[in-house]
Amino acid sequence: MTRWENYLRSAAAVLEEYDGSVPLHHFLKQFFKARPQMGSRDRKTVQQLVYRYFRLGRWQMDMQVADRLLLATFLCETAPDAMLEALRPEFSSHMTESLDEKLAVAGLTWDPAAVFPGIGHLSPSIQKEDFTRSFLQQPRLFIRARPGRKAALLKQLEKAGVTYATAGPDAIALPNGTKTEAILPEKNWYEIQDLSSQETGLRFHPRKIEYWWDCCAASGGKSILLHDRQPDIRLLVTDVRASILENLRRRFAEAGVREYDSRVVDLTAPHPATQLPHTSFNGIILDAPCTGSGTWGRTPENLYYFDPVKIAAYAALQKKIAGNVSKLLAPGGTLIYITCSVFREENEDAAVFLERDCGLRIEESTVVEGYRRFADSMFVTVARRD
Ligand SMILES: C[S@@+](CC[C@H](N)C(=O)[O-])C[C@H]1O[C@@H](n2cnc3c(N)ncnc32)[C@H](O)[C@@H]1O
Repeated sequence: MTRWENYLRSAAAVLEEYDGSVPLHHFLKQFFKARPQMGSRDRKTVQQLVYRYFRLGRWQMDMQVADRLLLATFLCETAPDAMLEALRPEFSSHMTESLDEKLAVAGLTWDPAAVFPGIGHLSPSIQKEDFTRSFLQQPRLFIRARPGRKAALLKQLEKAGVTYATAGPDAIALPNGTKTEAILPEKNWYEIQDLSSQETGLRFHPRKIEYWWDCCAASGGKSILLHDRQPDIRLLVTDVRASILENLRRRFAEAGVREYDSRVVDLTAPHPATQLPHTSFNGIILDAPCTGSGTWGRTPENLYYFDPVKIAAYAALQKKIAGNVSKLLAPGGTLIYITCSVFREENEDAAVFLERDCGLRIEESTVVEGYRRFADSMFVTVARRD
């Protein structure tokens, strides 16, 4: 058996064992740990094959696994590929061609509905063809330069010979796999944060000494962004998970965010206000728990395993939380509702709920498109209490 056939066999073994119940990168770690005979190049090749396989979602499922792995390699890669040269020479001379030309070579027609689960649920502004084709490429790694640090960061990247691109005022795109911790040792000069996520923060307009609440804070990515826009605010962070707030404390300490209050609170419980130190906020960031469907370019196993039936449960959870927290928005205050989802029920329908059921006025509702620029796609609504 050639080494190419061996790689295909190992990738097929992963696909046979993996059932989508844990993130693929966790599964692969365990899979490789149990096979210490595989060298780092073998692991990398098998991992790439498996990720590419999932990038096709459930399109062309009738194919043999090895054929589908090779097709995925042909469609996802643009550089010459030794495995294709050996096993699919009829593909390998077309690597640099457009996707349409490659599909013609393979004799296939792209099918957005087969690639993406729940295509009928997409937010209306999303262009289905471009969106689903974007899954063939992994989104980039983005960092956000913290105030006054961009020039120094760019210098460090240049010194290390890293190819970067600036993408907006504070965003820097890096090649995937860049060892940021080694190259950029001043950890409080930047945050790892997707480009679209950074752009949701353009809607945060905190003024000095205002009360702001990041109510689903997780490890605090949005709060640090908020702090960088105006450090002199009174900040409350909450989350239902105590462990993630521990991460937040460490991350805040590293980022130099010291003035804040934190609480573990379940925002679906009745009367969450009774657990808060303050009950009227000038600004609320509701970065809601969601399907994460706008980030599946990074976790393409979801294209294969996600069941659209789950969308309704997320939408119900989001409404419950939005209904509870919006009551604590002060007159004149703004609630910024964010998801990293591309589903209408979690996005535009939630904005309608904020307006009709929570009595807020919607100032802006936007899909922050990432799929044409190697970033995640998100949704943001700015709602005001008049
Ligand atoms: C999308 S994440 C927030 C990401 C974060 N804002 C950031 O920028 O890094 C959503 C968070 O909502 C939290 N969450 C889920 N259900 C909740 C509930 N019932 N009450 C409060 N927080 C909840 C989750 O634990 C998760 O950390």
